[in-house]
Amino acid sequence: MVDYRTQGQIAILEVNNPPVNALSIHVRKGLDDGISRAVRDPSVKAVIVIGKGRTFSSGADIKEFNKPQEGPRLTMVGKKLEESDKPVVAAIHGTCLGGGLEIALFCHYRIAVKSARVGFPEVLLGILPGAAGTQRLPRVTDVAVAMEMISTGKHVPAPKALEYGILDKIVQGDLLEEAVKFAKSVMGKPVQPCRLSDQPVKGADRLVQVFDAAMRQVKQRQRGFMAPVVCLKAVRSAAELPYNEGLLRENTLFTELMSSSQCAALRYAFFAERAAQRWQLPSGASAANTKPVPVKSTGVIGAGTMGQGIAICLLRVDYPVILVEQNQKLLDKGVEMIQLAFKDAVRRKLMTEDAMRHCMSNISPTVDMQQLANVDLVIEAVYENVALKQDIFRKLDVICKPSAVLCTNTSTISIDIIASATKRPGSVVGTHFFAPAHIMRLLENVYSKDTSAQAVATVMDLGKKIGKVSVLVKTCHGFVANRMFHHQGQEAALMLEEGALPEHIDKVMEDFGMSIGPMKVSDLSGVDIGWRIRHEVAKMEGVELTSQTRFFRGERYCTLPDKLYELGRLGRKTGKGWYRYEKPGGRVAMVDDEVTNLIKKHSAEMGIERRGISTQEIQERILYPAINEGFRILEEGVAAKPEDIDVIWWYGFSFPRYMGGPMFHASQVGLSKVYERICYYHQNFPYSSHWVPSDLLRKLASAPSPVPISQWMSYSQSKL
Ligand SMILES: CC/C=C/CC(=O)SCCNC(=O)CCNC(=O)[C@H](O)C(C)(C)COP(=O)(O)OP(=O)(O)OC[C@H]1O[C@@H](n2cnc3c(N)ncnc32)[C@H](O)[C@@H]1OP(=O)(O)O
Repeated sequence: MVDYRTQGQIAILEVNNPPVNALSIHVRKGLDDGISRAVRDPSVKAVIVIGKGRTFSSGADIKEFNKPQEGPRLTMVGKKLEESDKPVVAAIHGTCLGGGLEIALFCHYRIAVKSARVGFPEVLLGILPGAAGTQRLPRVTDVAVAMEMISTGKHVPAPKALEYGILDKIVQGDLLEEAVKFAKSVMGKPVQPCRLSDQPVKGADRLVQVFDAAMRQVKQRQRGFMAPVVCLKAVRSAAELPYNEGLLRENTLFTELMSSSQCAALRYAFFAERAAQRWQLPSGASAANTKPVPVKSTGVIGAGTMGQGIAICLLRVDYPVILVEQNQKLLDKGVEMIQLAFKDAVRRKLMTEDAMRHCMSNISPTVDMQQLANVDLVIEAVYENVALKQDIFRKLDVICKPSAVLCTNTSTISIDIIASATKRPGSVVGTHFFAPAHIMRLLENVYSKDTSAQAVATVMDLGKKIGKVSVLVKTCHGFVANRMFHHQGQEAALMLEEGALPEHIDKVMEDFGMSIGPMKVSDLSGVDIGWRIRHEVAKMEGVELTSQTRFFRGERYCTLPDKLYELGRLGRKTGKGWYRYEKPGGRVAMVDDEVTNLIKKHSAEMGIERRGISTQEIQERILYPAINEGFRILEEGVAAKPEDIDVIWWYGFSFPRYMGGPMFHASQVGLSKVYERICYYHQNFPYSSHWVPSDLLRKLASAPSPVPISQWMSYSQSKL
C-alpha cells in the first residue's frame, strides 16, 4: 500500500492503492511506518511522498466512512510528517484531493506537474476537510481563497495553485527525478518555517468581510446544503483560534456533518453516479465487455430547440454535425440560434472566439437527408409524433450506412415502435436529452427489445464524451424520467382543481428542496409538450380529449392544463403559462389573476368545493406517486437499480442531491410509512392508478426490518 525505498540520502514513500490511491487504513499505516522509519534512519536526509499510478491521492477512502475508524488517523500521520526534522516533499501528479491535499499540506514542500489538480471536494460529500485542512489551507493561501476552495470543492489546476501559494514549484519532465532534485536542494535547510501549524492565517485582518461575502454566495448558490455553511465556519475558526483549538473546533464540526442525513445521501450519490456507468443488458452484455462504434461524424435531424441544443453538445467536443431541416427557413433559424448560443458562451467567457469559429465551421446545414449517408451516428430530434418519427426512421434505414447508430431523441415514445419502421432495429436506440439540451447534464439512453449492445455502448460512450451523465433504461412509454414525472403533473393538476394554486404547490416543493416547483417546470418545458403527449396517446387509442373529458383510460382526468394550452399560455416561451413572465422567454414568474380565476372557475364548473391543502399533502401527492412509479419501474426492469432512478432525478429534475433522490428519500422516510400513505391516497382517490401500490414496495414495506437500498432488487422476483 505504501512502498518504502531509498535513493541515496532520500527516502521515497510511494502510495500504491489503485485505482486512485485512496487513503485506506493500510495506506495510512504505511505512511505512518514510512515516515517513522525515515526519521529513524540517520542516512536519510530528506523524504518524498509520491503516488503510484494515475494520481497522487483522491483522499480518504469513502468506503470506510460508515465503518469504525481503525489504524492511525490521518491527522496523526500528518503530524508526524510535519514534525520530521528532515524536509518532506510532496510530489504531486493527477489529482491531490481531500485527505490527499491534507497530507500534502502537512509536508514541508509541495511540487507538482502542470497537469495536476488540487482541491477539497469533501463539501460535495456533505463533510469538511477533517484532517486539519480547514486550519492549514488558510495558512498557506489567502483566507478568501481557502473559503472559496473548501466551500465549493472546486479542483484548482496546478498553475493556479502555484499562484495561490499552495504549491512551491511546477516541474516539467519526470516527477520523481524532479522531486529528488528538489529534495536535494532543500536538504539540511531548517524545516521550521515550512511548518504550517506555526504560520499565521493569511488575510485574517479581512476575515469578517470575506466570511460574510462567502456566506452570501453559499446561501445563494448552494441553497439547502449544510456542509458549505459549516465549512465556512470551520475556516473562520482558523483565523479566530490558536491552531490546536482550531483543530478541536474543526473536529467538532466534522463529527456533526459526518453523522448528518445529508452526508449519508451525498455519499450514496457519489457511488450511485459511478454505478450508473456500469450498465448491463439482460443478455449479459455490459460496459465491461462491449466496444462502442467509433464515431467521427454525426447528423442531427431537426433544427428546433432540442436539435439546436444537441448539435451544440456535439460541436463543442469537435464532432462534425450535418444538421437537417425540412425547409431552408427553419434551417437558417436553427443555425442562427446555435451561433447565438455560442456567442453567449463567448460573452460569458466559457469559450474563446476561435473555439466558437471552429465549432461553427463544423456544422453542415442541409435540407437534404441524403447527406446523412456516411455519418456514424445520427440523432433525430423532431417533435413528438409517432408517424413523423417512423417516417424519418424509414428514410434513415435506406439512406444511412449499415454501421450507423440511429438515435431518437423521443421523450416518451417506445423505441420498439420507432425501431419497427426500420429493417435494422438493432441499430436504433433512444437518446433522451433534457431541455435545454446543451445545459442539462442528463442523458437518458433507452434500449428496445432489439437494440444491440454495441449501439448501447456507443450512446453511453457518446454521453461521456459530450459531458453528460448517462443512465441506461429499458424502453416503455415515458421511460423513467417522464413516466415518473408525469404523475406529478397529473396530481398537481388535480390538487389545483381541489383547492391549491400553482404558487402554493411550487412553494411547498421549493421549500422541500427542489430548485423550482412542478408548475414552473411545466412552464419551462412548455405547456404544449404535455398537451401534445396526452393528445397523441389519446389519438393512438382512438379517443378525443375535450373540455368535457372527466375520465381517460378509466382514470380521473383534469382538463385544466388543456384549458391553459387552449388560451395560448404555453409557458415561459409565450410569456404566460401557469404564471405570467416579464416577456416571452422571461424568467421572472409572477402570480397571474387570470390563472387564479381560470382555476377557480374550473373547480366551480366541476362542482368541486375548494379546500385548503396542507403542506404535507402537497408534498406527499407530488412525491409519492413518482416514488410508487419508481418501484414499478424497478419491478419491470425498466431501470436496473434504484440508484439509476435517483441519478435521473438529480440531473433531470434537480432533485436535491443532499436528499439522495426520490428512491433514497423513500428509504429515509421508511418504506412502510411511504407504503401506508400510498394506500391511504389510493383509498381516497380510487380513480388514479398511480396510487395503486407497487408490489415491490409492498414486499419491501412488509419486510421484518428495513431493507438496505442495495438489496431492493433481490425482492423484485420474490414471491412474498
Ligand atoms: C478524516 C477524514 C477526512 C476525509 C477527507 C476526504 O478525503 S473525503 C474524500 C475526498 N475526495 C473525494 O471526494 C474525491 C472523490 N473522487 C473523485 O473525485 C474522482 O474519483 C477522481 C479522484 C477525480 C477520479 O475521477 P475518475 O473519473 O478518473 O474516476 P472515478 O471517479 O470513476 O473513480 C475511480 C474509482 O475509484 C473510486 N474512488 C474514487 N475516489 C475514491 C475515494 N476517495 N474513496 C474510495 N473510492 C474512491 C470510485 O468509486 C471508482 O470506483 P468504481 O468501483 O469504479 O466505482
